[in-house]
Amino acid sequence: MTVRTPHDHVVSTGLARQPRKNGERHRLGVMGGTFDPIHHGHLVAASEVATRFALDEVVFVPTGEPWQKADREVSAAEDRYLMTVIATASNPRFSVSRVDIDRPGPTYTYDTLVDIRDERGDDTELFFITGADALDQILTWRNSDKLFDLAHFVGCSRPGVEIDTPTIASLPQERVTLLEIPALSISSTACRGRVAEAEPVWYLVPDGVVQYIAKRGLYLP
Ligand SMILES: Nc1ncnc2c1ncn2[C@@H]1O[C@H](COP(=O)(O)OP(=O)(O)OP(=O)(O)O)[C@@H](O)[C@H]1O
Ligand SMILES: O=C(O)c1ccc[n+]([C@@H]2O[C@H](COP(=O)([O-])O)[C@@H](O)[C@H]2O)c1
Repeated sequence: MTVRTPHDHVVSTGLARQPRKNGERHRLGVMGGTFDPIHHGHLVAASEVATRFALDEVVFVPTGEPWQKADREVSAAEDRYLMTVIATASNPRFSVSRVDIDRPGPTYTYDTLVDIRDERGDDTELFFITGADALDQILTWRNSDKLFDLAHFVGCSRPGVEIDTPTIASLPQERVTLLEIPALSISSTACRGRVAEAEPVWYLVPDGVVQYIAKRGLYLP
C-alpha cells in the first residue's frame, strides 16, 4: 500500500508493480473520463479491456476541464476525483491519477498520455480506453495526429452508439481496437437526471458513490 504525497499523481490501491516475463513491457490501461459521476458502465468497460488486453493495471484519469463539455455545468474536479477513488478502491488493479485535474487549463488527452508516459517510463505500454462515441470524435481532439504514437486506443461499444463509423474506419487500424463489451445502458447524464428527480441511483453507480453524492448534495436541482 502506498500513501499519496503531494508529488504523486496516483493513488495506489495496493498492487505492487509486477515484473513481466521475458522483458515484456508493463501494460497500462488509461481510462479518461469526466466521471460526473463514475458509474458501472465505466467500471465494466475498464475491467473487460483489462482482461482482453492482459493489462497489468488500469489508471482512471478524471478530466480537469473537459473543453468539449464547456456548454454544461461540470461538478468540481475534487468531487469527481473522490468519487473515482471510492469506485475503484476495492480493485487492486485499478488506481486513479490526478494528472489532468492538477494541470491548469483545458484537458487534452495528448497531455494526459505524455504525462503518464513521463511518469512511468519507456518500459510501459499505454492503452487508452474510451467509448466508441469518444473515438468517433477523436479527430477533433488536440494533436490528434500524434495520439496514436503515444498509445493504442481501445474503443468500447456502448449501447446506442454506432461503432462502425467512417471516422473510426479511417483511424490507423494497427493502433485502434474496437471491443464489444457487455452492454450496460448507463450514462452519467442519466444518473445526474435521476438524482435531480429524487430517483435512486443504487446499482447504477457503486454504493459508496451513491452515499458520496447524497453527502455532498451533488446533482440536486
Ligand atoms: N455504459 C457505458 N458503456 C461503455 N462505455 C461507456 C459507458 N458510459 C461511458 N462510457 C465511456 O466512458 C468514457 C468516459 O465517459 P464519461 O465520463 O463522459 O461518461 P458518460 O456516461 O459518457 O457521461 P455524460 O453522460 O455526462 O456525457 C467515454 O469515452 C464514454 O464513451
Ligand atoms: O484531447 C482532446 O482534445 C479531448 C477532447 C475531448 C475528450 N477528450 C478525452 O476523452 C475522454 C472522454 O471524455 P468525456 O468528455 O467524454 O468524458 C477524456 O479522457 C477526455 O479528456 C480529449
